[in-house]
Parts: sequence; structure tokens; C-alpha cells
Amino acid sequence: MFQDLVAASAQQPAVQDPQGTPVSVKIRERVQAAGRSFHANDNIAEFIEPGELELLLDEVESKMQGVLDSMVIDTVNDHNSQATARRVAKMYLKEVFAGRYHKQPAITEFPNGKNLNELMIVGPITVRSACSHHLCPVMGKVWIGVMPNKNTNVIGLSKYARLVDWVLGRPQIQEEAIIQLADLIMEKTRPDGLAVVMECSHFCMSWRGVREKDSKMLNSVMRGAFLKDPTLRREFLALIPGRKAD
Ligand SMILES: Nc1nc2c(ncn2[C@@H]2O[C@H](COP(=O)(O)OP(=O)(O)OP(=O)(O)O)[C@@H](O)[C@H]2O)c(=O)[nH]1
Repeated sequence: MFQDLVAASAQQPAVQDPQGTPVSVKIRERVQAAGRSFHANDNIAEFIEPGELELLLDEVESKMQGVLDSMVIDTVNDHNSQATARRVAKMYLKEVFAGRYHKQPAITEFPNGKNLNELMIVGPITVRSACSHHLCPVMGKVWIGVMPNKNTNVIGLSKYARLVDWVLGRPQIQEEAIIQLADLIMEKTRPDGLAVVMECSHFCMSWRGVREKDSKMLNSVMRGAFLKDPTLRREFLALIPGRKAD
């Protein structure tokens, strides 16, 4: 059995460059040299050079194999676990946490040629994320309300969903996720007001831990006109299907 484990480790891909520096170290050094943070919910795509994401995938696979070994899971003889380390690495880097490693999606912006100044709401947009604490899934919905002015950029409707996916596709906590999302939409559209309401189920509270299966976290961010004008805020909240004003 020990020989099996040694053989399995020997099959692991090389995760260092010829100088022996793991690619994660090189990326981290670039982030630090730029004076930036690399928290779980930060995007670090600009510090990853072409080809390095594949090397990072190999490195995460190798570390994940170590986790499985330490959990005493037989990844040699158990046909279900043989490729698990690679699958998990791929899932983290290319799927569920792609919002950390991939650049912001391209957003086409159009000028507000018709001087639109009426409330616009989009939602529910699906939230798929994971908490930074346990990396357990966080699933939910978000609604976005925009009060444009003549300087507001109009962005395609689908782009709101793409931005949500990008920001939530990182280990997050809901309070920070909604602020990152609001800041990004403010930057892209420059509206008179922005309202965001998010409602999520946290699997760290249902699947494990306290095992509260029906409780959800609901939070909101109001900016500009939505903060100053209670009537506009009420209108937005009343228009969200299934949610009441006040
Ligand atoms: N505020 C906030 N808390 C979250 C979020 N997602 C998960 N959590 C909570 O983060 C906490 C992590 O707390 P710890 O006490 O360090 O972890 P733990 O000992 O495993 O806690 P239990 O979940 O109570 O078993 C838990 O209470 C989670 O329910 C979130 O988006 N926002």
C-alpha cells in the first residue's frame, strides 16, 4: 500500500519551474510587489502570465492529492477517487472560483442617447458562490435596480448577470460580495442611484455546522438616489417579485 502511495505521488505533475519556484509563489510575489492584496475574494488575473494557469492547475492538483492522502483515501485502488485531485483543482480554478483567476468579462457600454431616467430592475440573477470560511456553496439570487441619468452608460442586460458571476465566482462572504458588486456596477454605469438586494442560502449553515436548513441571509446596498429618496427605495422593493416594501 505504501508503494502504491509512493507510485501515486510519483505520477504527480511537476509544479515548479526549472529553478524550483512553484508558480503560486511567483504569482504571489508579483501581487505583493504591486502592493495589492490576494484575499480569497480578490481577483488576481492581471498577475497571472500566459500559460501559468495550467501550471497552477498542476500545483493545486498535487496539493489536493496530498489532502486526499492525508484523509486516508485510497486514490490508487478506489476507481471513484482516482482523478479526484485533478477534478477538484479544475473545479476551483476554472469553474467555481474562476472569478479570482480570470479577467473581468468584456462589458459593452452604450451612451444614454435617449436620456433615460426611469427605474430599471433586473433579477433575479442566480448567485453561485462559496463562503471563504469553509468553502461551502452559497446559492441564491440578486436583484439590481438602476436609476440612470443622462451621463449613465447603458450596459447590455446580460452583462449584469456576467458581472454577478465574476464577483461571486470567488470564495466570498455575502456582506463583502454585495459591496464589490455594487462598486463595480457604479463604476460601469455611473447612475444617479443603485440598489442591490441579495438573498442566499449558506451550505455551511445547512449541510454542516448548525444545520439550519431553511434560513437565508438577505442584505442590501443602496447608493445615491435610493439612499436619499424613500419613495424610490420603496418602489424598487415593491417591484421585486416575492419581496414586500418596508
Ligand atoms: N457574516 C457571514 N458569515 C458567514 C458567511 N458565510 C458563512 N458564514 C459563517 O461564518 C462562520 C465561520 O465561523 P467559525 O466559528 O470560525 O467556524 P465554525 O466553528 O466552523 O462555526 P459553525 O458554523 O458555527 O460550526 C459560521 O458562523 C458561518 O455560518 C457570510 O457570508 N457572512
